[in-house]
Amino acid sequence: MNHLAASELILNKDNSIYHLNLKPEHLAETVLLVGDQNRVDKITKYFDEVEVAVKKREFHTQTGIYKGKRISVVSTGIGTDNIDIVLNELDALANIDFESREMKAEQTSLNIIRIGTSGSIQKDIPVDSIVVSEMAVGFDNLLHFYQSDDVQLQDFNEALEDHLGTYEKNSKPYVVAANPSLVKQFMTGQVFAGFTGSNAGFYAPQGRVLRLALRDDNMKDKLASFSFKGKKITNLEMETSAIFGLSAMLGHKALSLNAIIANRATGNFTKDGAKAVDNTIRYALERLVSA
Ligand SMILES: O=P(O)(O)O[C@H]1O[C@H](CO)[C@@H](O)[C@H]1O
Ligand SMILES: O=c1cc[nH]c(=O)[nH]1
Repeated sequence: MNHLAASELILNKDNSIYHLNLKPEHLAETVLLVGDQNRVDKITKYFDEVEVAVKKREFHTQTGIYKGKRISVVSTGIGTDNIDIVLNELDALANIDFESREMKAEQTSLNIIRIGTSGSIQKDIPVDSIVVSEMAVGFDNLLHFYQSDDVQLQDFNEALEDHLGTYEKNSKPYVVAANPSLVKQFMTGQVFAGFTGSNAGFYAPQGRVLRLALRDDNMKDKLASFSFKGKKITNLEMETSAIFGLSAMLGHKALSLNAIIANRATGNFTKDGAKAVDNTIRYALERLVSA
């Protein structure tokens, strides 16, 4: 078996994992990921008890019990670069023996569910609605550093590239799917089914212009008009593609729910972002214990 060197599996002095600062016993098998560290409390205020609360940088974790189910809530900060850290460290906590520094003989499959915020690019997905992502497309390059071809939906990749005509210096978009059993558990008539674009930034990468011009003025419209096998890209944010891709490669089940706070097609922004996020949190918790 592969013994991981001190420079690769990095543990702190107390044997916790480098960035998340967690020990294996701190982690539940169901993990809710949020971008904003202040959102962790907004979820665990609904818990019956909180047994662990650990913070390092933007990575804040609380583990507790909600209606009998043990759940960890972990903040990721913004972007798929952070998701690379969080997903690898969550997997290490579950599947690597920190004493021997080797993979455990038996692997644990985590349920990893993002509760985020996002901007819709379709007129008919209004602000304050909830999108449950069945699929995601990454414009962020992360998955291309891994042997990830098997988890990418190559027909979607090609159709999207033909449609967008990706600039040659940008990375190629990669399309990945959520876990189908989690999709089934969380999809109801109260939410929109989504195909979520994860971008490498909030401004130009999502087609926003303040003072700087875009390389491609039509990018947002081209994203909105893409249609393949009955699927349209619904919303843009900055993490879901990497969560789906890395989870699929590592054998974890992943899903992403986003509160729609902006509608980029109509120019609207929510009047009460806190309420939109709280509705999404309460919906996610209710579905989590419904199975
Ligand atoms: O609200 P969170 O979960 O951070 O999600 C969205 O908000 C951030 C940008 O404002 C990005 O992280 C984007 O994905
Ligand atoms: O438009 C939006 C809104 C929230 N988060 C994003 O990344 N984009």
